[in-house]
Formats: sequence, C-alpha cells, structure tokens
Amino acid sequence: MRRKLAAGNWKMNGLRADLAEIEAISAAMGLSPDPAARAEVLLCPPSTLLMNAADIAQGRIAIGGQNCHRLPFGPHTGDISGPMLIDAGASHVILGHSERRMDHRETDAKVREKALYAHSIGLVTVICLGETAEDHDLGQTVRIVGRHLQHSLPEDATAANTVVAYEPIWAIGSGKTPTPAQIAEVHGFMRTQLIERFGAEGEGMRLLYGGSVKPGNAAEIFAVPEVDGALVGGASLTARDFLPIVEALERS
Ligand SMILES: O=C(CO)COP(=O)(O)O
Repeated sequence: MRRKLAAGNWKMNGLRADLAEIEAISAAMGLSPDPAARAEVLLCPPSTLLMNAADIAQGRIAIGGQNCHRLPFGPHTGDISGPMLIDAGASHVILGHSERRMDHRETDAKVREKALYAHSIGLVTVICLGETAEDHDLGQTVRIVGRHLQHSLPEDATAANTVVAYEPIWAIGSGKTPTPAQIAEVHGFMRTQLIERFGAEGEGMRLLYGGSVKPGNAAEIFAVPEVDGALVGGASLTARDFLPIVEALERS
C-alpha cells in the first residue's frame, strides 16, 4: 500500500512571519492518535527557513529543500548541498522542478546526477517532470513525460527514496488543470513505465500530481487512479488552503 503524500512547495516565498503557517499545519497533523494512518505531509520552504521549519515541525510533518547540488561542498556560490539540507533538518528534496529547468537550465542528466547523490546520503527525492503548453497542444505529453522519466530518474530509484511529481508546466500557477482523464492517462503511463524498469519498487513509488491544486479541485484530482497525492505550490502557503487539501487526500 502506498502512503498518500501531500507536499507543499513554497518556491521563493516565505519570511519568518510565515513560520506560523508551518506551526498551524504541523499542529493539525500532530493531533491524530495514529499518525501512520494519516497522509504524510511534506513542506519545502525556502532555504532561509529550513532550520526554523524543522524545529517547529518536530517530526509531525517532514521538511524538504527545493534543490540541491550534485556535490557535498565546494566553490559553488549561491548553491546548497544535500548535507546542508540534512544538517538543517530536511529529509526530502525537490529536484528537477520546471522552474529550475527553465531558470537554471537543469537538464534530465543533471537532475539524475543530483538524485543519485541525494539518495547516497539518505535524502528522499521528489523528482518533477511535465510538458509545456506547446507539447500538450501538439499531443506530445506522453512522449515528453516518458523521456523525462527515463532520463531524470536514476537507476538506484526505489519506492522508499523516490517520489515522482507530474506537473504540466501550463498548469502551474495558471488555475488550469488537465481533466481527470488526462491525469489518469499520464499517471497510468508512468506507473507502467516504472514497473517495467523497477519492478516492485516501481509499483511502490508515489506519483504526485502538481499544478493549480486547490481546496476546490483536490477531491476530484485525488479520485484519479494512480494519483498518490499532490505537489502544491500557491495553496501550500497557508494552513487555511493547505489543510483542506490534506483532508481531501485522506478522504480519497
Ligand atoms: O509548481 C507547483 C508545485 O511544485 C505547482 O504550483 P501551483 O500549485 O501554484 O500551481
């Protein structure tokens, strides 16, 4: 059984005052008498808030970084390494988000290298992939997703160390989402590919959908087969928006 996962990506948002939202989300998750029966919750704040966030979370929710370098340390101004994330209290790292692929020219090959290193030091990776609006309109979605999957996921990926997030680029921050049938097609395809390559480990990997997930559309998205949770951007910034999404996931 795959444990459901509600992940929040704060992107370049969040000041210390916003730690109150992490406290509110953590407190809500800590209330359950049986935490294992609940969805897993992961928040990925900006690096400047990681240590505070991990202190606040106290294990009630997981904390992750939004990127890491393929090396542990060295002359790479402005970068952050996997050991730094772990030292700050993170257990997860998002890799290959389309914004990093665009802003920092991250290729599938780079994402794979980063993932290999992250896994080697015990970080769980959330590897993102998805098609542009143009590819979507040209009917190339499955081909693009297949290519990302093949080349971004490293050969050591397991159910325990890897989560895959399907994020159509045109759905991110736009208020648009694919239809449930379109999400089902892509997630079904990814599952088949993962099983073909990784066997039982591929069966166990969690597949998240991301792109304009909101309290109002979460239940419909979580009803789609092979959707094990969501990677949420804007709606993860406040407990008011994020907690109803977690609740919809737990009810699904
Ligand atoms: O990119 C995303 C999460 O990584 C999705 O962002 P939005 O939920 O704001 O569309």
